[in-house]
Amino acid sequence: MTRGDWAMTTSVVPLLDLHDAPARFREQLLAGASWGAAELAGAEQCRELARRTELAASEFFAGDESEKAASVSPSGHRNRGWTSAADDDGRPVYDRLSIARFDDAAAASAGGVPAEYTGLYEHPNVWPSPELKALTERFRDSVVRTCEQLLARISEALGVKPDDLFAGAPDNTNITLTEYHPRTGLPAGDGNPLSFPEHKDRSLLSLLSESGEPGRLQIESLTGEWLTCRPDPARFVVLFGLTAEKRTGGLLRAGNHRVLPPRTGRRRSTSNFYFPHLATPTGSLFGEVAAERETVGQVLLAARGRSL
Ligand SMILES: O=C(O)CCC(=O)C(=O)O
Ligand SMILES: [Fe+2]
Repeated sequence: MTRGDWAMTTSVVPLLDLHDAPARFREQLLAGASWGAAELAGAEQCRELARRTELAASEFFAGDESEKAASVSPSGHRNRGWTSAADDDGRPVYDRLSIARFDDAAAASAGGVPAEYTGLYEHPNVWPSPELKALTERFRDSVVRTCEQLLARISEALGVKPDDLFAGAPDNTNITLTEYHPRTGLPAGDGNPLSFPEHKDRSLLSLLSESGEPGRLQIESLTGEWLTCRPDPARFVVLFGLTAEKRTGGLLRAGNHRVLPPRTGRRRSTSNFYFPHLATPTGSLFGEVAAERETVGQVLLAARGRSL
C-alpha cells in the first residue's frame, strides 16, 4: 500500500459497525468525524443488493443506444434518467442512471411530501425497464433502512433524539448508478482530468458501493491530502454530507471526495444520498448556528431550482 492509500480497516479511517457496542461505536464515530467518511460494516445484505443493482445498470449501459436515448429525461433534467459525459476528444467518461425518491410530484404528495416541497419532484423519473425499476427500488428500501439504523446509532452516540437528526418518513433518498469508462494514455500524477470533480454531497449521509477497478475514489484529509479509498468489497463507504455538517454544528464534517479515471477496466458504483424529511431544520442541534431557520427542503429548492 503506497503512502496516501486509505487503509480502510486500520485506525486511519473509522470502521463503523452497526452491531458494535455503544462505547465502541461512539469512539469510532468521533475518531472519524473529522474525516467526513467511514467504512460501514453490518449492512452486508444491502451491500449485496448494491452489487446486483450495479450489474443490472451495467447491462443497461452496455445495451442498445436507442434504449439509452429513450431513457433520457424528457425535460432534460440532469438528475433523472440516463446521462453520460465525454471528454474534449469525445471519449466516454461515464454513464449514469439517476433516480429520485418519488417518481413524480403526485407520487411525492401521496408519499407524504408536504405540498411546498413537491416541486422538487416535478421532473419525473425515467426507468429503462420494469426489472431494473423493481431491483433498484428494492435496493433503495434497503439503503433507507440501513441509513435509519446508522442514524439511530449516530444519534445515540451524540446523545441527541433520533427524530431531531433525521425526522423520519418520508425520506427523500435518491440514487445514482454510475459506470466509469477507462481512460488510457493519461500521464501519471496530478493534473489529469478527473472522472468526477471534487465535491461534498448535500445529503445527510451518502452510502457508496463500488466494483470493477478499485482505488479510484479519493477523500480529502484534514491536511488537504487526497487519500485513496480501498473499501472491503463487502462494505459501503459512508460519507457525511453538508446536511450532517450543518445539523451537527460541524461535529460531523462533510467529506470532500472525487473520482479518478479508471486505467485498466471499468468502475461501477452506486451513490445513495439519504435526505431526511424535507421539513427537517438545517440549523445546528448544538446551538452554534441556531439562528438558521431553513429546512432541508428549502435549501434544496434554492440550490437546484425546483428539483432534487
Ligand atoms: O462514483 C462514486 O464513487 C462517487 C460519485 C459521487 O461522488 C457522487 O455521485 O456524488
Ligand atoms: Fe459525491
